[in-house]
Amino acid sequence: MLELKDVKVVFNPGTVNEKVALNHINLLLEDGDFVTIIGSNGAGKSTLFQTIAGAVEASQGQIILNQKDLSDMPEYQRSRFIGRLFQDPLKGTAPSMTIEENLSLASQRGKHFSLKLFSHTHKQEMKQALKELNLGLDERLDVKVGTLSGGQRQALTLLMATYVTPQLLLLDEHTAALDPKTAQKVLSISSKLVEENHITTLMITHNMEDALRYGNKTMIMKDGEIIALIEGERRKNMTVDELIHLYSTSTHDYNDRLLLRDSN
Ligand SMILES: Nc1ncnc2c1ncn2[C@@H]1O[C@H](COP(=O)(O)OP(=O)(O)OP(=O)(O)O)[C@@H](O)[C@H]1O
Repeated sequence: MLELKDVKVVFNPGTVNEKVALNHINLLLEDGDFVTIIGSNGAGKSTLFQTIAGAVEASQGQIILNQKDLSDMPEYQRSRFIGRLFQDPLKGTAPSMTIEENLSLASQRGKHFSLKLFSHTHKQEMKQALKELNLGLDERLDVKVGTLSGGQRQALTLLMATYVTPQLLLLDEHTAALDPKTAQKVLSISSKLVEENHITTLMITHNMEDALRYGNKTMIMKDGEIIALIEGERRKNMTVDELIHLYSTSTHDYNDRLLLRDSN
């Protein structure tokens, strides 16, 4: 369970550049909830992720994950149980290391790192996990990650982030830099991994179709606040046009890019 209680983030407090990026955020998620997040530029979406992950300090409030208060825990400690993916496929993997070495590191998340070679059984497990991505990576364990395409690399990053099941997964527009077809493939891999492992997940997207297609809840942010949380029957029955209408009337954001319906 993830609980945010009255979380506030202020950048440059007391200066002319003071900016309230998160304003009294309250949120309660059950285990396995998969929330898609939409919101205009500067709404506070990335700041929300940074604050949950511990990269940005909240000036007020509490973040509680599975009964543990994270508020005073540094980022590196939170990273043991919070998986993160970013827009940039270059983040999250070590390019000069092989697929096997990268996965070896991922498999030791939360433990003391070492680059010991995998046992035969472990290697088979790793191959199977790669095979399920269906990108031909299972036969390329010795290949350096820097030579992979953006989509292959993002899928591998996803596998790494979930190899040891995280308590929370934060997907920050992780398919935005990929071509539409690859983006859909990586999104469906994401959804499969999340559902199979019952991982509580937050995913930022600017694509309204994806916001409804994936996950079980959709959150709209504006000016550092959560202005709508759509779930249950209401979400199941909601069309993309209705979401676009709700989004644009509640945020007054009519930007074409944000209203993108279908990237295929
Ligand atoms: N490190 C920082 N220092 C000062 N202001 C910041 C910092 N990071 C973000 N902000 C400001 O906080 C607000 C929220 O930014 P944030 O990046 O969280 O928005 P976002 O919803 O992720 O936007 P986008 O869709 O453009 O990525 C913005 O006004 C931004 O300029």
